[in-house]
Amino acid sequence: MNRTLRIGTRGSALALAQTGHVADALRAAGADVEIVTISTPGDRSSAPIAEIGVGVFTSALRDALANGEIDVAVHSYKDLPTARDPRLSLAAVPPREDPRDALVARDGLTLGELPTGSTVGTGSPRRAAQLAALGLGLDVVPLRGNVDSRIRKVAEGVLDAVVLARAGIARLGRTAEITETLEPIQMLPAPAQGALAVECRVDDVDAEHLLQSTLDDSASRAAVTAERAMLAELEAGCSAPVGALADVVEDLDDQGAVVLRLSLRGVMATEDGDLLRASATGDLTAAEELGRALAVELLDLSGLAAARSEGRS
Ligand SMILES: NCc1[nH]cc(CCC(=O)O)c1CC(=O)O
Repeated sequence: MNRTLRIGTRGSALALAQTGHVADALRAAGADVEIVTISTPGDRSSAPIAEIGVGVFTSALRDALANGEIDVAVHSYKDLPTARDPRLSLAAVPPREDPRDALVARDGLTLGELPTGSTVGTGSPRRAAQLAALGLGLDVVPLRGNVDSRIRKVAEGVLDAVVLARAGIARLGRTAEITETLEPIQMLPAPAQGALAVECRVDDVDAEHLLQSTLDDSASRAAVTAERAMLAELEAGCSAPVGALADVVEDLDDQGAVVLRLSLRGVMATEDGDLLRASATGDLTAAEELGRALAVELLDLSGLAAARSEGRS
């Protein structure tokens, strides 16, 4: 392709790092690329995400792409609304980073070592619900801002700990500051956490082909497809108290041959703050169906939970 691809990104350190990786991979494949920074309302406001709405980080980038100001948009996948944008095509899901959440705590402490009453900062209802459910007596306090400013709250002694996506910390080269990587059994990540979404215009077939062939990882795409289908079926946004994680696992078919399957775990907090959990395994080629089926199971459980809590009151 003998044109320069303009790659749009938010201006945060994290977004620039993510886009830099994508640009490097495209250059290595011989493409001519240029990075264009786009400011979004999400970067200019410090209000809780629940107030400013899903898509605050991504819609300005999507508009710039649809308008032809840029040719490629790189997003943190988990920040995208679940509804697809008919103007755009999801050309690539690059190999996913470690999807887990991470704790950055004072004095090298792990979650279990934090004394009762310790303050843990997070602006995510999903993380807050799962932290509360551990029953450790932690004091979960609202927190927003970029990765650097959130970690600084611990360094400055304002908070005892913060919980962040490990991928974000890793992309900024700061994994040495992580005091514990949280196991999915206690903290399921946001659907698509650690994955990038690389979009182009739906009619830009040259860009789509280049991005797909250079960057796309089919296992990462299958996993996030299942997680996001679960989220969409629950009609929950990126800040909803919903966690999901799909892994590609080896299984045996009827003949005893090894086949790859998708194993999906999900968690959802009820209004009472109880956690509902479910898991299921399905075909790699039926990721959406797997995600939707698990959502239906969680919704059934939430109906049961609601009936039980009415019975109590
Ligand atoms: N909500 C903001 C956001 N969007 C993507 C990441 C981290 C990188 C990723 O998950 O891909 C973060 C920071 C965080 O949740 O700690």
